[in-house]
Amino acid sequence: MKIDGVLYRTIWPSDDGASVVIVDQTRLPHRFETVTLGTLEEAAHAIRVMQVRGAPLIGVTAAYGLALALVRDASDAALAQAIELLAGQRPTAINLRWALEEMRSVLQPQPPGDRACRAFAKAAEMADEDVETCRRIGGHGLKLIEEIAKTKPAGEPVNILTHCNAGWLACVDWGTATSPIYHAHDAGIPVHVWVDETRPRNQGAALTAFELGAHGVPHTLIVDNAGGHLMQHGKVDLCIVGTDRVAANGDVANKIGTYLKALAAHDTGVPFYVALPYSTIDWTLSSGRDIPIEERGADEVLVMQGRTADGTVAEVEIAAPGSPAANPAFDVTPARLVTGLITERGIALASREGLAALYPERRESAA
Ligand SMILES: CSC[C@@H](O)[C@@H](O)C(=O)COP(=O)(O)O
Repeated sequence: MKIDGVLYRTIWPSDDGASVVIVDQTRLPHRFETVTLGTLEEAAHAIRVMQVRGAPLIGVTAAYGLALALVRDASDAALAQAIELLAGQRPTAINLRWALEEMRSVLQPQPPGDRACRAFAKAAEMADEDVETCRRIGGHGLKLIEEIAKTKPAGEPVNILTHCNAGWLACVDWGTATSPIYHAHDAGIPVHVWVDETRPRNQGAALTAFELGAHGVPHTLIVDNAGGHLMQHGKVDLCIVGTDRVAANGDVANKIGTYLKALAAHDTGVPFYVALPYSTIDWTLSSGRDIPIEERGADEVLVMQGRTADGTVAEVEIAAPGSPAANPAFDVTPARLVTGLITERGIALASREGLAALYPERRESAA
């Protein structure tokens, strides 16, 4: 993604090779700032406070965090402890655990003296692979947008609704849900994106709107409750969202509110697609019922953050004093509400059979 004419990924190793640089997503959209992570603890902190977020990106950050840990101590015990610390930072996105288990399987057999170097190389491979995977997802999703574009009067845009940020900022580049959109826009197909603000952390308003704007994609920010109304009035042609974990039966966990969008899409006949890389499929879960849902602090609901006229970032309390708040960060959309899963291998039906057809090598191990 180009920001002010400079091509960026969301994470990259620093020039000295001993640290890693991230875009600090807690500063967006007001400031585009980078942060250097030099230790395991700094990487864990970046994941916990959501300086990096989005399922694929927290996986890649954890991989680099493990490499940073091994520079200090590459013993078997340190490897195991670092994996445990990183895996515990966020519970719902399976990519975090997937990336750490991939790292473990490569690093465990290595002599300790070789581990740090191998870990940096493997983390870099994962980052490159994420870019290619997301690019492929975009190629497959593009076909859906092309088909809808053919049905529209000339020059009229394909209206796509997305929830949260499953974009460049949630991955290393391209995004999952946004990759088909960027591909379509770059191919000259008129697209317009309805961006759910995504309370309470407003990833849609702060991040998705920011990156679509940076790429020149026409978009409109809406409150989370507007989607159903727009769908009823024929203003949404297609929904595409990302996901943090897909169970073996095609149930999908994603940012809280995704389920309500899927219900509205189902009721109004709007196709509802979920874009994901293979690393988001949890083959060990037979349904979405057992996906752990992150519970976050009440402050995120009770307090809103924004920028005042003089440019200072300020927090304001929005609730009646003393009211408690609950903050489940994700929900599960049943497979029956999902029109299809857009993956790097193609588009699958959201079902055990659909996933098994795309990933035959996992057929035996799926729960
Ligand atoms: C390609 S990212 C898919 C999901 O991770 C994304 O939609 C999402 O829900 C992110 O939640 P977040 O809490 O911001 O990490």
